[in-house]
Amino acid sequence: MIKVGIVGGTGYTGVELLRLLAQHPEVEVEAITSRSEEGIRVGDMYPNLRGHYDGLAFSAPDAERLAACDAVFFATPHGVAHALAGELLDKGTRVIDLSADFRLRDAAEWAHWYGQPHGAPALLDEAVYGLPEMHRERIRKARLIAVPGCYPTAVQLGLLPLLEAGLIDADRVIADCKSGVTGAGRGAKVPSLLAEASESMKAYGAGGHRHLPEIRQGLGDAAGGPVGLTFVPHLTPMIRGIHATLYGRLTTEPGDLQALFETRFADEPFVDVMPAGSHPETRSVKGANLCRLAVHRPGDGDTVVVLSVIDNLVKGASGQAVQNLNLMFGFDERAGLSAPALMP
Ligand SMILES: NC(=O)C1=CN([C@@H]2O[C@H](COP(=O)(O)OP(=O)(O)OC[C@H]3O[C@@H](n4cnc5c(N)ncnc54)[C@H](OP(=O)(O)O)[C@@H]3O)[C@@H](O)[C@H]2O)C=CC1
Ligand SMILES: CC(=O)N[C@@H](CCC(=O)OP(=O)(O)O)C(=O)O
Repeated sequence: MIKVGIVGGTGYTGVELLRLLAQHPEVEVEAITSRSEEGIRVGDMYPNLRGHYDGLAFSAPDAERLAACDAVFFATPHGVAHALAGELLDKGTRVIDLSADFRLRDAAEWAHWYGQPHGAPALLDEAVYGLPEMHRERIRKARLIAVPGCYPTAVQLGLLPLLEAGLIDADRVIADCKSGVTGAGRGAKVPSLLAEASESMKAYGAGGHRHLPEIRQGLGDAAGGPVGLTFVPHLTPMIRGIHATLYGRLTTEPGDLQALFETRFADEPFVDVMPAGSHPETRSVKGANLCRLAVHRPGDGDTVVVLSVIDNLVKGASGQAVQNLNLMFGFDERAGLSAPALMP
């Protein structure tokens, strides 16, 4: 058994960590923080968790208490992990950060996109980007994990086989993405109100979203050089889910694309390549740590279309964070993550 802490336990990704870890055979949640709900018991705030965390109450983010844990998850806004990660690592506690604090390798680029100076540039060299399908061996040895963002997870998994094989024009890749409203966090915001977000759909960040440099960095690693990406996110009237429609222009005769995808992900426990001709739905991954993919080549022309769906809170955040924990501590990679999706 290891002891873990969660900083930011009252947000959507924090409570999703609690839900997943409740079934984890190797993990005990030792500390869960909230500045607004200090002293409140977990089961009193979240009735779905009654009976699972008896005796565990939210406490202030206290470095001493967190440092007594083997690993600490940060499910907090950007900048919070910058302030605490170094101290925890110095005391031997491993850090799994769900925010974007350590995702970009370049501190100046991070400062540009996040509108504040990078708070811990000295840690960037050792941070490992926590996409197991690309960096599994490095994750096993890491002390500090930057869990990928939700859009970046869906987009990178869908494009990896094509870029690794050099089959598409890396200068012109398009990612047209849709997200449910939990992607915006639990804090009250006007665009997330029922009256604003239901029965409507809108694009945002079309001129440049902070996930653009993160996705470009990851796709560049897969392609072995710079990737030109157009990325447009949309807010859709669903609670959970990301749907990414990805377009690439074939530069060579690709052979059997279905076989390419099936082979690339054959050993991946959390990527499901659907049968040829499929159109995966977000509801088929709701609650599951899973990315479902389908690859199409319309009219046998020079465009390849990949459809990629995840649950933003699971494979897009908390599930992927637990998958990283499992790798770092040598547990079964599926521990705590084997439940199927909630919907057909
Ligand atoms: N929602 C999603 O789909 C995804 C989110 N992420 C990332 O994960 C992180 C958490 O997201 P999400 O759960 O949606 O966010 P929420 O806004 O729902 O929750 C944020 C949590 O952080 C705590 N918090 C806020 N400020 C501080 C602070 N200064 N110090 C300590 N704790 C703080 C809050 O609790 P309190 O104020 O009580 O302390 C709350 O528990 C973010 O960085 C987000 O970008 C990544 C992928 C997907
Ligand atoms: C719908 C919505 O607002 N989504 C968020 C991204 C989701 C997310 O949490 O990404 P990070 O982990 O990088 O913060 C957004 O577009 O800012």
